[in-house]
Amino acid sequence: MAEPLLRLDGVSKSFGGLAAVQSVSLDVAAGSLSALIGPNGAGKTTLFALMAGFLKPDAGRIAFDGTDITGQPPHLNARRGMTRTFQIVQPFAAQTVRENIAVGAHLHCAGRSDALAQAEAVARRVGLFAQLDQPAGELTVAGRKRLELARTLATRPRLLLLDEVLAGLNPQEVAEMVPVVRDIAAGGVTVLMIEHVMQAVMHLASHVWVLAQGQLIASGTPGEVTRDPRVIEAYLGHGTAERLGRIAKAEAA
Ligand SMILES: Nc1ncnc2c1ncn2[C@@H]1O[C@H](COP(=O)(O)OP(=O)(O)OP(=O)(O)O)[C@@H](O)[C@H]1O
Repeated sequence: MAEPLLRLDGVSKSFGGLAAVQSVSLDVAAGSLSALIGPNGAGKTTLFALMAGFLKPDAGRIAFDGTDITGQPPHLNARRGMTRTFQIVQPFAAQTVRENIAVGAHLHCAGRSDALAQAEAVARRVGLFAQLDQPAGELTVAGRKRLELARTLATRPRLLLLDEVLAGLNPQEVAEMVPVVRDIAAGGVTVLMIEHVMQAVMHLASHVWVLAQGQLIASGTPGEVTRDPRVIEAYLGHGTAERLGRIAKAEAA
């Protein structure tokens, strides 16, 4: 099997007495579009922060494209080709959309004009071309989500970690954003997304990991994990899978 683009091996992180991430091992295949799901507080964002270098693991190793990057800072990981988005989008509100995107492009572009030109190309990919000269502070929530995507895309990632880019969007905005994410992956960027919008996960991801209370409890296709009794229990509480099974049997009888 080909070397994974990202490999986590026994990664753990505690905050005081709280084991937020417990010995997580997973391989993200190059070219894949996969998702990390789990109930609130499961440790998903902490795991992203560990991957991208915003947090250092207490134990375990992280490798990107075969190189050990454990404990490496985010800017070095971004140079290597791994960037993440944030749940709370905080653009430079007074700057234009173009200038905001150019911030990401500066990682590779030496000059300001080059970075601004790159920003234009990226804006086109995420559907923000018409807003390029608008102050970022005037964007709608959906626009801000696109801007967050654009800022990270401008760093020319090989692996993009998307932290709930669909959160806060209405159903139509979600439906408009799904093809944007799919096109990014189709363009050769490996994508790992944290997502609560299960319908989008079902449409987009070919592989899903499920985290609950800091531990990976399931892994497989979206169909496989949503049928997994451990996943149903994690979301809906202890005994739910059995109860649902009994109801289904009674209805079938
Ligand atoms: N910096 C921190 N200090 C202390 N506890 C933290 C810190 N960051 C996260 N936690 C705790 O670690 C646990 C995992 O949090 P995390 O944000 O990673 O979960 P999550 O799966 O991303 O949740 P959500 O879906 O609600 O965003 C939670 O109990 C949270 O309160």
